[in-house]
Amino acid sequence: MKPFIIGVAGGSGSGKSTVTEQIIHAVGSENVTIFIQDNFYLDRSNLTMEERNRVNFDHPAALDWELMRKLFDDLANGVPIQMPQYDFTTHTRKAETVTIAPAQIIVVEGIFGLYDETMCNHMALRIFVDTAADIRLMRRMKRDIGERARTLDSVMEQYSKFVRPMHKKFVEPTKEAAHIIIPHGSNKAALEMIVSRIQTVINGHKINLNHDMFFEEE
Ligand SMILES: Nc1ncnc2c1ncn2[C@@H]1O[C@H](COP(=O)(O)OP(=O)(O)O)[C@@H](O)[C@H]1O
Ligand SMILES: Nc1ccn([C@@H]2O[C@H](COP(=O)(O)O)[C@@H](O)[C@H]2O)c(=O)n1
Repeated sequence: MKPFIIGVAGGSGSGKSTVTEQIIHAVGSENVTIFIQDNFYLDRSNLTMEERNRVNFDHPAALDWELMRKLFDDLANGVPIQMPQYDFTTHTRKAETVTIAPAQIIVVEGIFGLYDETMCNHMALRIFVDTAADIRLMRRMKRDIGERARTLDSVMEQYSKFVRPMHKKFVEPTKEAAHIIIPHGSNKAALEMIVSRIQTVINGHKINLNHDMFFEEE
């Protein structure tokens, strides 16, 4: 059976992981596999620490798309994968990988979750988590200083130099590809809708809508 693939995109700190965790909690972890795009940041061990700190991690070119597409394809075709692991404190790929088994539901999560057209075409449900920039920045400061060994100055500099402009250029426009835009981040009503949609499909009660009721997709 083909998996039900969900894309969860949105800016850094918008609440993507939270929405993903809530979906998993609601439908049962045994039914879901998460495909976290953050694992595909390119390894920067060839650079000095000073050089690594100046990399634009918010440009799509910062990710290993070739590997990502290959592993996404495998998982979508029911093949287990070796998921790379990334260290945000050193900007490097870890030596170890984690085995990820396919599941009935696959959630692709990341700022570029809806960026790749081919991957998007496999997604039966595309979600964009839309949270105000000031809230996202506050969350990011807390996380990056607490968990990613960054300083307040470095977070602010990275945000104004890279995160903000790249969000506008590459992340925000992918909202266009979404079926559902969740305003203000995770909320109960949105989640209920998403989960009910998933349950309808995976429990086999797929609703066959009359296509005449809808506008042509562009
Ligand atoms: N709707 C919400 N209300 C309040 N806090 C939230 C909400 N959604 C997420 N958060 C918090 O914001 C922070 C970032 O959320 P997270 O899901 O990790 O974002 P992302 O994966 O998009 O970077 C976390 O500490 C999380 O608990
Ligand atoms: N070495 C790196 C790699 C990425 N980032 C930042 O991570 C953000 C995306 O992850 P979220 O969990 O916040 O969605 C992205 O905005 C990059 O700037 C980094 O700081 N260092």
